[in-house]
Amino acid sequence: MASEIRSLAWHDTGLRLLDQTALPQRVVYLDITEVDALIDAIRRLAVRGAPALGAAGAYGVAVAMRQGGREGWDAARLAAEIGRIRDARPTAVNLAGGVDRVLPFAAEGVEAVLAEADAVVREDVEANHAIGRHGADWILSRVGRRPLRVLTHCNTGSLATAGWGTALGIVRELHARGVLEVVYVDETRPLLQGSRLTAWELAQEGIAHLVQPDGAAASTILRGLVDVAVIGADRIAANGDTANKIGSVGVALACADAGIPFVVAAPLTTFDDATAHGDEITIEERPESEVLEVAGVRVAPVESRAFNPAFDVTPARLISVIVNEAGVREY
Ligand SMILES: CSC[C@H]1O[C@H](OP(=O)(O)O)[C@H](O)[C@@H]1O
Repeated sequence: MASEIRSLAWHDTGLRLLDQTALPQRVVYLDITEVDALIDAIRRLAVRGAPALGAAGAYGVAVAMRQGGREGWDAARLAAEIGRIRDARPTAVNLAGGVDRVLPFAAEGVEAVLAEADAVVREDVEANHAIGRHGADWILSRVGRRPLRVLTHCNTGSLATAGWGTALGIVRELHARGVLEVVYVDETRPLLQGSRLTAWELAQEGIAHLVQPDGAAASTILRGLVDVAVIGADRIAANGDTANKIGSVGVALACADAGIPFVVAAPLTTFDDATAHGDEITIEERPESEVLEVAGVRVAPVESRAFNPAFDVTPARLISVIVNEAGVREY
């Protein structure tokens, strides 16, 4: 079952990652024993999703400590290498949070860091199941139609977390309760986390879904084909403004115009109260080639350049509710 799939796990030799760039065609694992390889995997989105990045950051400290022990790094070099992991992608607060969570245990040795990283994983899975329950309860109390038609954006399932998922965890909970009719899965260009990863997770579990172009999301909503949209988050500012995969704010605008709920699902590790509001959030800009090429084949003219922001920020005024493991916060 995809709900049990693990995006990452520690093995004696190092951190084993399910390479998400190969899915859904191939199930390939990467055994990470060096900092450069982990940073490359993070930047290529071989491991991705805010909570999964938090776990990767936590285990990444152990990877750096093991490599530093093999190569004789001094304390300054080790700190610098850990800092490179922490900074590998800027928008998801979880990556830095995962590193910061285990750092205090480094003085006790790698085993202590690994034990804390294991706790990060356990807590994330527990949080996601709670998010699923709270989110399903809230949706069922606010939306009358049965069964429900849900729209998702990007991938927020087992692959984006330590297991079960956030927004997709709510979808799984609705499915388990027998109240889910269909999931409209935004393909989520340019890296297709929806059509490649969310569709793969849903197909594994026989959950009915329709992959749609991102450009169809607004009209699908405005035509009354969707009852609720549920998305994940990469960083939630103190005022509720939410950074998430590019295209999220368009879904929110359509939901507002259609009068249907726009639900954000995220664990408390994605909340960043040190950031007052959304315009302070750094938006990762990714390589132009991701937009100008499809499957490595150039589709745009050679003269063309591209703008490739990986995230956008949905203002709190467009969010109906943010669901975390402690409950819900309505806006
Ligand atoms: C459960 S959080 C997943 C979150 O992360 C994704 O970004 P990326 O695929 O670039 O790591 C996207 O924003 C999802 O909503």
